[in-house]
Amino acid sequence: MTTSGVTLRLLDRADKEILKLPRTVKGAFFDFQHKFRTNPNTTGLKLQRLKGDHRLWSARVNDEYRALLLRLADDDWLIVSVKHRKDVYNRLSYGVNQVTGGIEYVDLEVVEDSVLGRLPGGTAPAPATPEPLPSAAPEPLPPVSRPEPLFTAWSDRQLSGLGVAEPLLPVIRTLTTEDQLLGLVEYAPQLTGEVLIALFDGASYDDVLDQVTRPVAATEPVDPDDFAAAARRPATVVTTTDEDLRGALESGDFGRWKSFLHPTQARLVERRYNGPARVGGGPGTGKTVVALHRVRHLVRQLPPGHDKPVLLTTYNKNLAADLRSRLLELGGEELLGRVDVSHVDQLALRVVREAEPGNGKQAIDDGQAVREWRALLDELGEETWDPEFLHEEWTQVILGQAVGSRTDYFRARRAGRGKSIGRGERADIWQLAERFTQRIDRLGRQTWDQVAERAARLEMGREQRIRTIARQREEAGGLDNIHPQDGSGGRLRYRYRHIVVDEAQDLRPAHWKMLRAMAPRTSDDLFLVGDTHQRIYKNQVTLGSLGVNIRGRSAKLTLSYRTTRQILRSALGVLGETTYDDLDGGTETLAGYRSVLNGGLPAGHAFPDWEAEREGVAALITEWDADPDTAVPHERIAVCVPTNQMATELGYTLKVHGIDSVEIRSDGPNGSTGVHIGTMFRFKGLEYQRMIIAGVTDGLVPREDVSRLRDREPSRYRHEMQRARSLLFVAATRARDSVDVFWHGRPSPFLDSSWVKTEHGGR
Ligand SMILES: Nc1ncnc2c1ncn2[C@@H]1O[C@H](COP(=O)(O)OP(=O)(O)OP(=O)(O)O)[C@@H](O)[C@H]1O
Repeated sequence: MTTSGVTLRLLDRADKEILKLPRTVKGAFFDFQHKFRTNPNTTGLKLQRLKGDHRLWSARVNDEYRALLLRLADDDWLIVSVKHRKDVYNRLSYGVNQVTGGIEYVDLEVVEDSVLGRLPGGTAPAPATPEPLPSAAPEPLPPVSRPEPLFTAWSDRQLSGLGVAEPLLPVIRTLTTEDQLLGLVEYAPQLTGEVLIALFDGASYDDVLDQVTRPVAATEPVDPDDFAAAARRPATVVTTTDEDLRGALESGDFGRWKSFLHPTQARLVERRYNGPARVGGGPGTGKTVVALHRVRHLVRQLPPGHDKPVLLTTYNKNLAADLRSRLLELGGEELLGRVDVSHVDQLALRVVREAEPGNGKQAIDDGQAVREWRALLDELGEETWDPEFLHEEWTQVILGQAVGSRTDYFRARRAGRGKSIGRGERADIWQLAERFTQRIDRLGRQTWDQVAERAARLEMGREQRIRTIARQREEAGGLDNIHPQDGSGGRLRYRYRHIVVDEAQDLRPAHWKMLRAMAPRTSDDLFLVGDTHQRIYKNQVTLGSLGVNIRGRSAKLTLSYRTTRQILRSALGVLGETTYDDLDGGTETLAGYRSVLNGGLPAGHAFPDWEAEREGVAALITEWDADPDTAVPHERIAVCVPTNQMATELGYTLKVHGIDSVEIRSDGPNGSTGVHIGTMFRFKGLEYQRMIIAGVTDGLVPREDVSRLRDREPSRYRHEMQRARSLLFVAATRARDSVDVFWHGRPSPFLDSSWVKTEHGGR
């Protein structure tokens, strides 16, 4: 933000340092930057150039602290650090990174202290002081084995080619332990940290170049002396407004997503797309953050108004409520006022009710629908088919392909349905499906699939009419360039100008058809984020065939901001060797998925039976509570189990041990205090400091009935197994700091040795 023509930016690394300062200094800093913007030459600020440097200046924050600023241009300043006035000022280094074109600042003194564990609260331990040698050594000393430096396999040129900050190369050459590396990463520029951790974790040079460096490399030649241009590149991660800065200071680390986007995230947010675009990426890589910033970016481009031309949608009510509150945090009521935040089923229901005001049918979910199928089969004494199979056949083949008659059903493609069925069987199924729809209709019910199909058809019809009218106007005299959002004269309009979709992997085909028809086919129309590795419902789609053409506009985020490296590694093991789709008929991998966060190893806990396991969970939480180093508010702990019944039982056990809990329902937690408990399905999109996954027992994860499909229906078996893996993967990647997995009897076959080897707790 500028006041009196002065631009003042804050480098994200400087913000990290500021967060660690005492509260009063943070307050003083906030006042300082405000005064600076008004007039940097106010005497109280004591703005002066550092000796021997033409670009670096210092200014007074309070009696004790000084801000260090780079002068980018006459009235353009960048705060790179806030230091105590007694600190060392002669080992500061800054420059424009030749690979990313972003401004980097390093305090070599601080980095070296961090590497050697000399900073208060630092991560690296100081090297042990050698034992004094005995004065008269009777025996010859064994040869001292020197540890091998970590990065000898790569030359300086190679490292700087990957974007590692050159001033750090000498200290990088001294690193011999992981702790020292983590000490360096804490204070090094972002890309240096990401590159070194990826190499340390075993990635090849080419993979790091491809997955870490290239996505953030400057696309044009970099002038190392043009700091003003460098400051404008996404690689220089800065905040510029008072509000951003206040948010970052007040909400600490948890608020950083609002102010500091990763360069890869920033590019995706700001890019102009010629049509639908898609962002994938592993859990915690900031897909939702990107979706929220994208919404803000799109709203900023809108002409002024009071309408809501942007739709932000997601899979369920709980997630939509979360998106709404995060959007409010990001841009306040002003932003929320231009955005319709609705979950996709609610949106479909609105469309249907608008077209059929008399339709007061109750919408039922898949579980309720399967129960209705079962009741129907029982009434008919029909034992040939199981209700789950029939429900899936009806939703995926009959409804999914809009099959309207028995004859069409005889011809329908059943790709991915496994078991092949003949003409006679199809005739049976068709008849049962008709009875089923009559039955639920009579009961005043409709499934969400039916709602989505109906809404898709209505919206497609509406779009058809809009296009016909536009064509007629064009033919009638060239009124073809009226903006479809103009809305003048009450003419039929598209519902939205832009649509942003979170958790895209779980939407049904009909949802896509509906959404496609809701916005004009033009630039920046649809923006979707999602991860098919986290698909926990059965809605596999090929977007191209549904009119959503994302070819050439697909990108991926790879840096996890949530989970530690250790948790990430074990969680990836849960996915096994299965392949995943990219929502468009191709395959998707998690190549490059990484984290620079560090923490303890995930732990496995074995018990003889479910009762003992529940006691084990209670004992672990009690143990955390007892130690101030491990205690966290109970709302930041979640326990995830395979079934509702187990959730209830676990809640009782915790209560007996004086631990309150709240159940997570489809619309969110049903209370505000206590440990959160829910089935695996409920954890999509959520985040906790500590995660306990209980009941990870063979027969429960995956369920026994899934295993039984292995020989009977191999294709359905593969799908169900993949879904079961994804459920556990989602649960394991909700954790910020720790994951503990519990089981009784035989552990789930999805747990590899990284979980099982840490096993303890059995009796
Ligand atoms: N640029 C950023 N700076 C700081 N924190 C970030 C940034 N981007 C994301 N985060 C944090 O990382 C966590 C995960 O982000 P988010 O929920 O957007 O990820 P996601 O990819 O949607 O995850 P999932 O697929 O598991 O739902 C959140 O706590 C978020 O605040």
